[in-house]
Amino acid sequence: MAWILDEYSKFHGHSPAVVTGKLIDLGGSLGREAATGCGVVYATEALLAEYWKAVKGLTSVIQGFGNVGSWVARLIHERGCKVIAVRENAEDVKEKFIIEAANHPTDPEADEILSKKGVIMMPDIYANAGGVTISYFEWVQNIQGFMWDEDKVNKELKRRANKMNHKVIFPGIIALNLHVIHEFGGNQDTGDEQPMYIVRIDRQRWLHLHEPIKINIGNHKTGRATVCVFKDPLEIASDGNSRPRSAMKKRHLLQLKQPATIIGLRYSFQQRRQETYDPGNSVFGFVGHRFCHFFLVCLVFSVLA
Ligand SMILES: NC(=O)C1=CN([C@@H]2O[C@H](COP(=O)(O)OP(=O)(O)OC[C@H]3O[C@@H](n4cnc5c(N)ncnc54)[C@H](O)[C@@H]3O)[C@@H](O)[C@H]2O)C=CC1
Ligand SMILES: O=C(O)CCC(=O)C(=O)O
Repeated sequence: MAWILDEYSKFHGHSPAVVTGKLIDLGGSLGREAATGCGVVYATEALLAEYWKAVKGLTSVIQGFGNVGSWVARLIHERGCKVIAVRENAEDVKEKFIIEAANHPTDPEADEILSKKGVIMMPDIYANAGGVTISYFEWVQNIQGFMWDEDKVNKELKRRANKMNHKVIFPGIIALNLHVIHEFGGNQDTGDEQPMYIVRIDRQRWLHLHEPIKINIGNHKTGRATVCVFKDPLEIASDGNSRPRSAMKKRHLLQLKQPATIIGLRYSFQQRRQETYDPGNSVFGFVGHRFCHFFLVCLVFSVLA
């Protein structure tokens, strides 16, 4: 980072805001070292709270003891969680919750195994956002030409994390454990596809997601767009219908009311489902892939903003 700053500044004059993750002396932010681990803990607490649980009294396994892992270990230990550090593979996992503190730590095969075990996964895009949040703070400080003290950084991080927690859609996170097929057909009825909001499934309902579910989503004006979330990605095909919208009508549609922001869904597509997925007609079409798992990152920034 120092090198990038140096090279850039040679041509444009001293420009600390051009890159983040810098040493403190070069305009880096205080609080960075602990920030990602802190964010992971805030995210974990938020997820557990949805299950009426707290970190205190639980047992945890942390895979990876570098910066993030060691901070998480320290912070959850302080909160009364017993940490047992072992390395596990997906077959061995007995835990109920997995928090993806690293970037994309769960490969598709492991995802499949964990999904079958009913493990609740919290996606990296949300769980480890503390790091990039501090980068945002660093940039803000650089352009203001004003350095925050560590207390201010930590308070801002906590405030932002809490703000995100309240906006997170846990159905989306639950959906990570399912194979997700989606269709955004808002324009069919309304001519209006964006912005999309997914509505929150009530607590009782999403604790029992052993059934395929469909979530009715919509933009805040019309509430007419739709998304299908199916446990089995081939299920739509079994209807003998290439249009998920029609297939949905045959199934129970959850009635959901409260709008929330999508921060990320992991999709698992299979080739034979492609005929039911029309990226051109999707608000998320730009990330339409054939065989891959991925997260939607686009709305995270609206959460952070
Ligand atoms: N440091 C940060 O602010 C952020 C880090 N991340 C991501 O979190 C992850 C960890 O980051 P850091 O803690 O900074 O890295 P680090 O390099 O300090 O620590 C990584 C640790 O994981 C261990 N490790 C690697 N592969 C492993 C495996 N298969 N099983 C168990 N342990 C393994 C390494 O030996 C090392 O101790 C990375 O994926 C990074 O991109 C994401 C957001 C921010
Ligand atoms: O420091 C940042 O801006 C982001 C850090 C991050 O996401 C990472 O290390 O993978």
